[in-house]
Amino acid sequence: MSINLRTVYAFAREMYQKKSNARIQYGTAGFRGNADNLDSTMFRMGVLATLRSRVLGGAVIGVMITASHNPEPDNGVKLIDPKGEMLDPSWEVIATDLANVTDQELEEQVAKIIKENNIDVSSSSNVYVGMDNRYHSPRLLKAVADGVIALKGNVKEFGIVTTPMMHYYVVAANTKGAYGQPTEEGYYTKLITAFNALRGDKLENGNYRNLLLFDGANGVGARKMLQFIKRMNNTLNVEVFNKGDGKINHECGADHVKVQQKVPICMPKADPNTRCVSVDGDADRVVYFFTDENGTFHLLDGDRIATLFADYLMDMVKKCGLELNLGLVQTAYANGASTDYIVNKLKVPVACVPTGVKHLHHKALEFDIGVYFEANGHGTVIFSDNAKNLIKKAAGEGNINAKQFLLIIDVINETVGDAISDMLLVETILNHKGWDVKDWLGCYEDLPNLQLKVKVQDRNVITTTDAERICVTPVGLQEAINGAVANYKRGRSFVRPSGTEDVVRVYAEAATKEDCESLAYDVGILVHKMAGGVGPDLVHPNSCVKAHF
Ligand SMILES: CC(=O)N[C@H]1[C@@H](OP(=O)(O)O)O[C@H](CO)[C@@H](O)[C@@H]1O
Ligand SMILES: [Mg+2]
Repeated sequence: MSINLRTVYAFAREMYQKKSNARIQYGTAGFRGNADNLDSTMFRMGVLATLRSRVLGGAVIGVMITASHNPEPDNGVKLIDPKGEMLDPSWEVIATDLANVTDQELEEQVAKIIKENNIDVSSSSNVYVGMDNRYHSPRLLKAVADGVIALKGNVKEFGIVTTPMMHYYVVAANTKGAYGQPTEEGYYTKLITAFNALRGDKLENGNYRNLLLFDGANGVGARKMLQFIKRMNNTLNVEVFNKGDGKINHECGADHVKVQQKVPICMPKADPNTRCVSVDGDADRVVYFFTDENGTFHLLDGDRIATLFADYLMDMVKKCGLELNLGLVQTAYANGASTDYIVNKLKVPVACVPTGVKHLHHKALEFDIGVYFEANGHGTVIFSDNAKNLIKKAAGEGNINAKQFLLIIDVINETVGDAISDMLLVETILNHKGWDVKDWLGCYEDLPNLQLKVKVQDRNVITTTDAERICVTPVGLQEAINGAVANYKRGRSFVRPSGTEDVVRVYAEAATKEDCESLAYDVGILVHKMAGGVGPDLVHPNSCVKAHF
């Protein structure tokens, strides 16, 4: 097979011309932006995925078209490496360069990648492509597929899928079915079989009630949850809302619930303390919430899920009588109270890494059992081969707890954070413990916290170290933040440039809600002043002039 790179160039010139010359960057979760400008990026990522597969001996590479929790006009694309991991960082650079060259430079740039990576263009290449349910996703999927075809790769389209389903398909295919069948039914069967076996016929237990209200964010998670329900034989009683009639993520979904700390729209007024769950637009994040008898809203976020999992899995390890080390990985956004609880109460080692699942996943690989979660609800559990082998051996020797442990491993999507799989494990644990939401919330008390976004001229003037907890530049900003933090009891604050939006994020927590708000604004004002804020000056909310963010 020979490849004429002119085909690539001709395709791009005819159908996928660049519409914007603004520089784009492969960020925390690939490329994101307004869907109108993304056709050329999609085509180029099809080309890149084909080359990546060739570099890796024809292993399946995944391409997911989604903008996750972003608003409806946005879309995005990310590549999935053969083990289900995010694209290798060295290829993120290649992706950024490829996405930014002009149409005229494209052919030469592709030739350069082939040469520098010593790619045999006649070898086989396999790319899986899937998309979320945004109206522009089918158009963009076609662009990716054309990119693959331009380089004579094999492309398999999976239509509308959640991001974690896509990661599952890639791993299932690359392990030749050992991880599961790389089909939609294979995915449902693996998770549901394990969940039903773990639940048995005890659908209610202690304070646990078999009723869950599910906010699907008008995204693909809602559709897939309905498919789960059809196949589950009523083992979990789930009512789905925000099924897709409204705008994706608009006043609903996991990001809205976490950041606004509010009930999503279109959810019925439930009985007090009813368990509710919210996923994001591509169903890789999940948070729980409820409203108590006084009408107060309570959030159970990624930190809560992580601690629930870690506690339960530690117990399982002990019950099985196995020697396995378990660790928990968080980011700086984790609530300080959750970290205290993990270290002092659960006595589990905890690591802090920069934002972005690739960092968490990578660190979690260092443990036999690695639990990782971002506070926003993106996370999962991964098991080393050693852990799996020991658990399998114990199960083979008749250890009942180890048999149960194997089912737990099967209910978990180890390839990436999976809202529905995480939810099934939360439901399993709450059922086994006989807990309602209040029992769960009672484990520790969150410190009040707040996130603000500050617009600056160039967010990259902010650089950080120590897992983003310390700001290195602009010089003097960290000292100023330290000064602000020192004024508040249990105060903690840090700033970093977002990888998905053109803003600087400010995080603050403190002993009281008022202190936390004051601290966030104090730091926001410092960023605005010292890092080139745009728009009107920030003013503290307690002042008579309103703040602008
Ligand atoms: C504070 C926050 O929630 N940041 C999110 C957000 O990244 P930023 O780089 O902060 O924009 O989107 C990422 C992708 O979904 C997710 O991994 C991350 O946790
Ligand atoms: Mg997402």
